[in-house]
Amino acid sequence: MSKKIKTAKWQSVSLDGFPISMADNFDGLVGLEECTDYGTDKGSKATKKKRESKKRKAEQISIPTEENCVPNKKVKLTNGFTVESCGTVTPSLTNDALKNKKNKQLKRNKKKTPKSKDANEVVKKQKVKLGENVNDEDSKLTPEDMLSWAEFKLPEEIIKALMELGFKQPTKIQQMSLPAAIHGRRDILGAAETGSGKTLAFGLPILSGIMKLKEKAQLKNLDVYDIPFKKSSNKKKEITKTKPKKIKKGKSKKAHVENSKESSEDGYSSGDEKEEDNKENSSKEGNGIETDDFIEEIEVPLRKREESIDEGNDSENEYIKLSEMFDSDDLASNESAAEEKIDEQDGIDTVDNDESGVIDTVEKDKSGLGCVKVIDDIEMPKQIIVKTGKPLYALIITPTRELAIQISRHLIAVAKYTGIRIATIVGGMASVKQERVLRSAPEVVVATPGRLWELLNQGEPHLQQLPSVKFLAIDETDRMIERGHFEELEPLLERLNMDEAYKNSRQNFVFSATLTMVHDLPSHMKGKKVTKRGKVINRKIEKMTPQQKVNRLINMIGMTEPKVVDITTQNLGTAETLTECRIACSLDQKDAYLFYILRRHPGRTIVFCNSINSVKRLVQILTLLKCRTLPLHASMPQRQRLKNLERFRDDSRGVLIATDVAARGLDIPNVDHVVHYQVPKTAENYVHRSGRTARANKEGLTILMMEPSEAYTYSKLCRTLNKTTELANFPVPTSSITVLKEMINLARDIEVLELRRRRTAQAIGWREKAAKEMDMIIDEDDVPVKQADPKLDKELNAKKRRLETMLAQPVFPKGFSYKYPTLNDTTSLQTVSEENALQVMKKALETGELKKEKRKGKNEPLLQLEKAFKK
Ligand SMILES: Nc1ncnc2c1ncn2[C@@H]1O[C@H](COP(=O)(O)OP(=O)(O)OP(=O)(O)O)[C@@H](O)[C@H]1O
Repeated sequence: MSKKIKTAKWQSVSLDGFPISMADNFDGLVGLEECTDYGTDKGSKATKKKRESKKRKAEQISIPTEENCVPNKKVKLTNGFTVESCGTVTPSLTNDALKNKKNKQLKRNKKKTPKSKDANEVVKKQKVKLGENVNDEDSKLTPEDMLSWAEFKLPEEIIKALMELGFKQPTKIQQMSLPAAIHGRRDILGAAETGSGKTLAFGLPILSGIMKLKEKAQLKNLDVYDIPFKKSSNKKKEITKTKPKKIKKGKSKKAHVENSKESSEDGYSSGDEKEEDNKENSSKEGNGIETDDFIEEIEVPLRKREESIDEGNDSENEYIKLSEMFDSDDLASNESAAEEKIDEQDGIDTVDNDESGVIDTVEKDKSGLGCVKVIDDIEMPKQIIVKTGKPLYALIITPTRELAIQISRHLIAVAKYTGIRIATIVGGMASVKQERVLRSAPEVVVATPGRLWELLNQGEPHLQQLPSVKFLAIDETDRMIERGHFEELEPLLERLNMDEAYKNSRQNFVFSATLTMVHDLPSHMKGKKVTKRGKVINRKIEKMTPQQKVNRLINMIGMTEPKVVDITTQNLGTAETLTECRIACSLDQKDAYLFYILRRHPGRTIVFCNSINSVKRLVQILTLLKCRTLPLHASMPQRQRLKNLERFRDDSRGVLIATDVAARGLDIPNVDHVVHYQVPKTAENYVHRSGRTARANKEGLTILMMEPSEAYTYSKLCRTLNKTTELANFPVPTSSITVLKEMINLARDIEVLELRRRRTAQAIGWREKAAKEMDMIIDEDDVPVKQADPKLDKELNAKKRRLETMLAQPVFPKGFSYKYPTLNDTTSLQTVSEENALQVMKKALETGELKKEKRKGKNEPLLQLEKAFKK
């Protein structure tokens, strides 16, 4: 790894709060960083002096503390790496900078505010929470604990960071995808339940891959742009047919050597890649190639290549436009197109840029900086891949801004000792800052499509290297290719895939919990259709299979024979540790039931709504009812969105009321309950919303609230999720609902009266303002204006007082007992004051087991619901 990169000076950029759980080291700071010095400035004596004094200061600050020490042990892993812990771990400057900033901030805060008990408590609290989440049980892991990671041959810098994070072993999805991604360097299409660690399933191969590429480029003085990285099992098949030609390493940038690695034939995960790996190693030994020398592993079937050039020409005509693919209903043709595309890629030389019209314009000087050579007598392609000499290695695209920031932060924590810089490019924040971050040439960019496209089109230099990225990850891919979102992704994909050679040497990662989820066709698409002219058409459209959906994705993104790792089969994307239930009530009662959950079972809760208006309304009412509510929706300013997420993270009884903008990917620690205030429109949304709780093997509860008009959507949802029985009822005593409903009604009244008062005040204000601006004296009789109504004020105050009194009284007195409405057994009256919602539900499930058994397999209630709805 380049020392230059390690020693580059990075300065953190605060994002004003961020919710996620990773990295206790940052204490709430988000790692948008900018490089302040990467060695290009030779500098005057004065600046050198300045720099030296800064360096001295930094050294003083990085005096070892409890926090940056790891146990004094040295363990040799089976992969040959030594996981070494020294007395002091020297974190990269990236993190030093963050720590310095944090220290400064703390000092400043101390000066500003006198020591208050509360403030101290908040600091303490935050530390505990972040620590808890990162490293719950074994707060300090030792190198011996990390042996489960050995088979992946991750660089020791990464292992060290994982150890500090308390990640003792890979999660299932990581276990199953890392071998193919790291050793096989294959494209990965991964589906696993929510909160199962998918981010690192693509993050680790990307980070370790970048380190390897950098090392190789430095060792052999190669141009990183031209180092082919990806292997493909397709090519391997060709190799067996045509004898490969081995080219001596180190002589040429275009190193062509055989690859004898066997990979899984069907592309589906067997979960065991060890054999694959052993074969790889033994064949390498046989050929006398260094084990770590992956440049030479890239195979190029030379004889086949000549044919493939012609094929390449033909294939241009066959190239299916992304938009066409998306809109096409002809799944069969898409499928064959996928196959054609894969065939088409067979034998294409991923090394030789010249064939594809890309001009190798960068020459490296000794300092490693590139300069551009203009070549006149060459036919220019439409778009030139600009090489700046400081490559952009990886692009990660996510559907939401919060998710992009979270992924960045997750990766920053893992890349702590690697010197790899990660930038976040999202909308809703000053693009000037982001451009400045990009000028420092980060190796990884995590972005939302909109802002990325904007900066790309503005000609931002670092992003012009986009087509040559070695790694592309698209998180929550199924969401990204939905209508309405794909429009943003499509031009980006076209740009990324504009050069066939680069495209083929890029490793792609596509992940989501609902990647392989498929739906029933809507009834209007089934059976016969009568046209306007009375012609009867027999529709032959059939429900898409998971395999067809996967093939579509492969085509869209331009993947080469990806390894498909789908471990969602049993729970269809929801975690095994998730307890699901529902509350069926009338529309009028919904608010009271929600208030019951929040008041009776306080805990960190996310309430999902289907619209921004519902969010706003609930926030107003629940705030009046003294719930600690925080809104989150797309029309809020980005700053506020992040602030609210941070507040929510820090409040163990916080209630986040959100639209589906918070449904995907957000990793907020210890969310106790997820409430679907309205039945989600799609099964995917249900899975992702519910996935905000029960993460990383923790338990969680999801409650779906439904009123009669939602019965049809609910039954459809249950079908898509292959539920054989209805969701069980969450036990709510009807007696308490009566009291709570009274409070809700009071809150609603107050809300209406407040609104009326605000409007009156606004009207008066407007009249006075207009008169002032026009410099006019308005006769009171001329314009009839609503006056402040003393009656209204009186009524409002009375209602407020009444509500205050009601709220002050215990709604559920100690020792409060009730009968679960779902149970017939009158002996089951019990005290539940000490139980949390999850325990209550579990108990109800145990007791209601018999009832459940009766219904099993028949799904009758669902059918009845559906029938009732249709009538
Ligand atoms: N190997 C590991 N050991 C322990 N915890 C881990 C490991 N890998 C990831 N985690 C933790 O698991 C949690 C969930 O990870 P992540 O956000 O990647 O899940 P996900 O599968 O992407 O979820 P979603 O589908 O909701 O986006 C995070 O808090 C992360 O820090």
